[in-house]
Amino acid sequence: MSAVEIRNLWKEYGDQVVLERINLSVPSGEFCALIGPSGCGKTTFLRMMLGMEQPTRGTVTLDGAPLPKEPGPDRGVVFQRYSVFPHLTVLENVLLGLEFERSPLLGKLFGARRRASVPEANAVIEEVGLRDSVDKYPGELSGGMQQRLAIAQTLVRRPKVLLLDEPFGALDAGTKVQMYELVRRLWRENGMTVFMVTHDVKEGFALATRVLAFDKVRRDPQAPGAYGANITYDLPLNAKAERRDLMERLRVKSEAG
Ligand SMILES: Nc1ncnc2c1ncn2[C@@H]1O[C@H](COP(=O)(O)OP(=O)(O)OP(=O)(O)O)[C@@H](O)[C@H]1O
Repeated sequence: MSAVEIRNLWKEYGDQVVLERINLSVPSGEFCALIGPSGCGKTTFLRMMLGMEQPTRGTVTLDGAPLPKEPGPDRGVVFQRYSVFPHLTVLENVLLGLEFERSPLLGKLFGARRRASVPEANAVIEEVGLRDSVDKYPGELSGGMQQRLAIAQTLVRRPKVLLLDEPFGALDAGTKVQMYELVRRLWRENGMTVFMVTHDVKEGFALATRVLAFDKVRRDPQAPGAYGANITYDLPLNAKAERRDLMERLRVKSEAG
């Protein structure tokens, strides 16, 4: 379960209203793409979901409980820029995701607890297709592989809600397509609720089950910060996604048979 309910959410920085009157119900397992013009508050929205920013007004609940006021293992994030540690191997980077969860004070696991975590980390490394690179350092990986590693680092904590901020923005077209398949598969297999910010509208429509367009409905040319953005379009794509999943299953079946 990972249903998100947002009621009358506002975010202001001083005199600048960034987001206003956001109301949204997202059932568990939905894949939402967040689109909208630059500076309209998409990343701010994501940061509030993560707990890095607090709303000025309004409430957010996750499975009926108020969203914790700080980041936690129930919510994972992947940013556009690689967030992996260059001095750690693939395995060590993924283990670090678990170490911060299980030993928040030290950020390190020792002895039996560390050994017990290694198979878990290796399983996620396998899931993202980096098994052959487990002992490599990020500098020895391609951009797409580094982004796979960032996803593994987040995924190892098995978040209920996955927050993606332009996760494919720095990748070339061919790598992007591979990453689309990976993220769709991980989303389906792990049953996460996903919020993905993207500048690429086509990408949003290709991946998501629902597209949320953010924009300002009110503007005052004399006071650009007087009004914030709202969700101006909320487009469910479930029927399309179900059709595509069915086609995928049929394709796999026909290839197998
Ligand atoms: N910590 C902050 N303090 C003050 N203003 C901020 C802060 N963070 C964001 N803003 C402002 O909030 C507005 C929305 O920024 P945000 O990064 O959320 O937009 P965005 O839609 O994600 O933009 P882009 O698509 O260009 O990444 C911007 O005007 C930005 O300057």
